[in-house]
Amino acid sequence: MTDHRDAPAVRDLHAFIAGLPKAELHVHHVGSASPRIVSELAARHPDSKVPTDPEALVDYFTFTDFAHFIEVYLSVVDLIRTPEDVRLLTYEVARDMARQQVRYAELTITPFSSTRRGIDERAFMDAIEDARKAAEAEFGTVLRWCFDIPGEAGLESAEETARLATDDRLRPEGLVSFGLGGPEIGVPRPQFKPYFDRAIAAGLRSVPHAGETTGPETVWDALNELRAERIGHGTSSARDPKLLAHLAEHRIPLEVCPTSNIATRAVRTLEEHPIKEFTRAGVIVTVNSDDPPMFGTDLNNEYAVAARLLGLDERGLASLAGNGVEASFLDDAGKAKLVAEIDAYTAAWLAP
Ligand SMILES: Nc1ncnc2c1ncn2[C@@H]1O[C@H](CCC(=O)c2cccc(C(=O)O)c2)[C@@H](O)[C@H]1O
Ligand SMILES: [Zn+2]
Repeated sequence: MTDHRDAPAVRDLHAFIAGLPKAELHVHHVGSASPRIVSELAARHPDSKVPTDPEALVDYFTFTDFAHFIEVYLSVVDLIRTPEDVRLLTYEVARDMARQQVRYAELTITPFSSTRRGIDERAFMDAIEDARKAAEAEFGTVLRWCFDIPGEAGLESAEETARLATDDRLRPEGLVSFGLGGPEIGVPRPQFKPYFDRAIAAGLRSVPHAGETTGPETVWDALNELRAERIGHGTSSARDPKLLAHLAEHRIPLEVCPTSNIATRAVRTLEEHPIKEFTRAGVIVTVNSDDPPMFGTDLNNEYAVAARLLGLDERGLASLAGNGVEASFLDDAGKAKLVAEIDAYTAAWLAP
């Protein structure tokens, strides 16, 4: 394979991506902690096995399989112990997003993991909301929340997540959606139907992970049982032409995270990633970063990867960014404003 990394046209594309206004729809709260934040938290909590040296973190964040990834992920979750840890993490994640011209992000948060570790639920909600408001005022990045069930933690975690997401006294203003994450093997989606029903009845949108580490039947379950409006990953959909046709016809976007799929070894190589099959089948593809520092990536790099795999130029990249906006849970005025910003940026870039 030819390495195009240093070709001038590719460098230009990187510069274009760096300035392109973007929406991010699939990114985890704890999984977005930068090496600086992870080492700061690890130093605060010296009993943890997470390295404090950012260079050692690169090794620590090299995964043998998906189960190993979740084990490491939970060791970082263990570093978040106080409402101030939650606030700092959230605020710093927004700062990193703003640097990449992310204007709007739906951040997946697992409140169960924090409340079960003893963080007071009211203090937790206040911490994320305080950080959201500060980030919007200071960085101009709009954050919204997706509360997800860590499925492997069982129905107790589903009950707790549904309660935190639907109790009017607790539910944070920024909450827009309800998700389901963690391992899929041995964690069938249909058992979570009652919790998704409650969340949907309370006005939340359904965005479970599905088809990341199991087959297309999991994506069907997410659609039919959990009434998914977008699918987190959905990678294995490529193995089922009927499913691809269904996703395309019903305009159910996939939240594709290419580098994540390689890092967790869900897909062997980028060249084997089915992103191209999705676009060929007419499925709406959005590109996202999942757990960027843990996977040695960021959203800009994911756009560069997508450009390479899909053969996109600047207009193609602008259209990909547009997909992220259209598939988001922003209101119509918010979508129109961000799309106009993407169009204006692209026109100015391409002007002679
Ligand atoms: N690529 C990903 N694909 C899927 N999920 C991903 C991905 N990246 C990050 N996550 C996050 O991992 C969490 C998993 C947490 C989990 O399994 C668990 C099990 C038992 C106990 C506890 C606990 O907290 O005590 C937690 C998910 O909720 C999700 O938000
Ligand atoms: Zn994810």
